[in-house]
Amino acid sequence: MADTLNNAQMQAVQHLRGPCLVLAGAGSGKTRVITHKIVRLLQEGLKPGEIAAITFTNKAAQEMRERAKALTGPRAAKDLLVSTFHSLGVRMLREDGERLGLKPNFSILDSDDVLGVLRDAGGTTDAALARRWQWTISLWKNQGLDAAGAQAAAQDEDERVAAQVMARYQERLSAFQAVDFDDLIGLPLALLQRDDETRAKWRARLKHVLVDEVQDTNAVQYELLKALVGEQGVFTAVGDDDQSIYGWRGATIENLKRLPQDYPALTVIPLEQNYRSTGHILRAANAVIAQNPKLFEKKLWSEFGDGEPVRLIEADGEEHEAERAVAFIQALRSNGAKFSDFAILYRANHQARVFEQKLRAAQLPYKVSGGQSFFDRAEIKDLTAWLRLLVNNDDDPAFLRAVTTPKRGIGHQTLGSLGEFAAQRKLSLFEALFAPTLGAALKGRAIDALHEFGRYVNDLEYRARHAEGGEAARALLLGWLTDIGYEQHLRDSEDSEKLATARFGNVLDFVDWIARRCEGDDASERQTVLQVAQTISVILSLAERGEEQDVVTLSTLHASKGLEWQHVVLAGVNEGLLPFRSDGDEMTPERLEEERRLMYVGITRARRTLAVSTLRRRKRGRETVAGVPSRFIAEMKLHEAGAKEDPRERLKRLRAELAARGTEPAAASE
Ligand SMILES: Nc1ncnc2c1ncn2[C@@H]1O[C@H](COP(=O)(O)OP(=O)(O)OP(=O)(O)O)[C@@H](O)[C@H]1O
Ligand SMILES: [Mg+2]
Repeated sequence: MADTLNNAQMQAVQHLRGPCLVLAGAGSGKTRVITHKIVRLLQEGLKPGEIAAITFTNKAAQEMRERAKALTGPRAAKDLLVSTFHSLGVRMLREDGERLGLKPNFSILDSDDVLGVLRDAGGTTDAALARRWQWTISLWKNQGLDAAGAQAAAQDEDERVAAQVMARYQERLSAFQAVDFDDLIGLPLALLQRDDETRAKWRARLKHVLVDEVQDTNAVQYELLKALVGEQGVFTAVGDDDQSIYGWRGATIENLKRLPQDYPALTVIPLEQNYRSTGHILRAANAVIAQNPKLFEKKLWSEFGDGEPVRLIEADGEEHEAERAVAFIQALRSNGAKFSDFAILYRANHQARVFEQKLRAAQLPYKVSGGQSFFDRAEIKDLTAWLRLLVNNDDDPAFLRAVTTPKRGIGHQTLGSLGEFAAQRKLSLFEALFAPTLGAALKGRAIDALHEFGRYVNDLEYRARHAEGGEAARALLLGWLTDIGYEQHLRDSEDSEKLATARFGNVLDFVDWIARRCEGDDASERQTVLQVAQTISVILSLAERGEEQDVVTLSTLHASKGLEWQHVVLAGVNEGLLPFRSDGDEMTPERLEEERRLMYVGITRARRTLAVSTLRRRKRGRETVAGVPSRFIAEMKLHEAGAKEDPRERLKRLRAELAARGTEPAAASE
């Protein structure tokens, strides 16, 4: 039933002339309406270039283009404007930015570039201060304020300073012919508002605009949409106020309330049937979101039957939680599930790390979306290069990375000559180091430095072969970090003290992880550092499978929006983590509601199986503290929905029942 639509969906698809808003809960087929409507518009005779569909992420745009392609064929899909607000903005500015004095080849600054310009504009080296300015200026821009507007709106001295910095920042951007991410929305809007000709051109060109996830548009994006579609407004917006999760970045549900006011002709279409999740999952989701004040009344039901009860996992700590998640995946895998059927979702990026480590240890392929993989971090790659070199001296890429991080006076020229020398003799770089004829190819000083490095690697390898157990491993690894001056290297290469410290924290975590693996669960499982390094090398080669399709997804809740998986683990569902709260932070009702919507998004990603996992003990900084289950777990009302009991508890209960009745329990029916 790949192409079917229900009546309400059909109504939305066939509403071709006026403004249309589909307001409906998760999994009710809102995104499906957009894709089908694109096809419908093409059938109506619109040219692909006359249809713009706006999604929330590039990934979503990619997916929608794929889906549209499947429905229309590649030729029609090619010219469709399926993009995020930002990429649409780029397109408009490349075409018409000159009317604002922007050359077509303007450059787009990323977040790091912006920080650099801000430090310069504000005359400071304080990275944390620059970051605060960046944040403040971005929020201003997202409210549609320019530097003068910001100056007027500034509430206190800090903001007044930020507004002055903003003025200087903007001067620099125009001098550089550069824009930042927020400008990609703000400038096209300014263009449409100020320039009648450009406005007329775009309005004539775009015959229908479709917007997915409209609840997460910010004020400027909303204005851009309005400017594009004009007062009569032929557009289709779909969204769910219960999934608005970017309030912290300036998105506002107010837009949803304003739509009917700004467009009196707006047709609002609710969708009520959920096509994604089983009854248990849906009821849990509905029960949680029912705790939030309602903007719009929504019902959601599914035809799938109850399915499996939601599982509750209580873990002793982060490691245990990750082991349970791996076991969950392996158990369902043995029933035929694919890796890509699974997602592990969490509130904050740093929670991914333990899962990555356990998945790797179990050799399950995965990808991290919406954040960076622990093993892809530069500092971890530096260190694993060393380990790879210990395991296999002939690993040339590892050699090159290790010999240059940290810098040890061996420059590119030396390495270039060494490489040439090695290639001619069919030696690995490491072997070439010790070739007696190397002296003819390189200067004495360079050779001394190379030999010293080679000797150090040999010595480290010898020690790694003998360092067995956690204590010995930790001593060896920390000694090695000191020997090579790694902490100093991080401080030299990072201009903020805080970042350098955070990166060194990752390094220490990595050391800890290796040491624990050396320790094993009992004496018979103790391993040497070299043995563990060998497993790590194998695990690292698995990382290359990131491009493969059949992998487990690790994702933040934010990045999971709009997506779905057969089986989902919601991890770290604890007070402090979800709802998230950092020390000294006040939990306002608004923030709690946004966290609850995040929980709702998480639950509704699951199609068949949902496991909610909570920590009895959890790490907070360096401490371990007692874990308090999130209030959202109670709100799921799992007992009413029939939560899956712990198997041991269940066995106990079944035995007791059996003994009481003296009969076999009836087989559970669906
Ligand atoms: N009429 C239908 N018949 C069969 N399957 C459908 C129908 N409508 C939607 N689906 C399926 O239900 C799932 C959810 O649809 P979709 O992703 O469009 O929902 P959504 O409302 O956009 O969800 P979210 O709020 O999470 O973004 C998809 O797998 C989709 O293919
Ligand atoms: Mg969707």
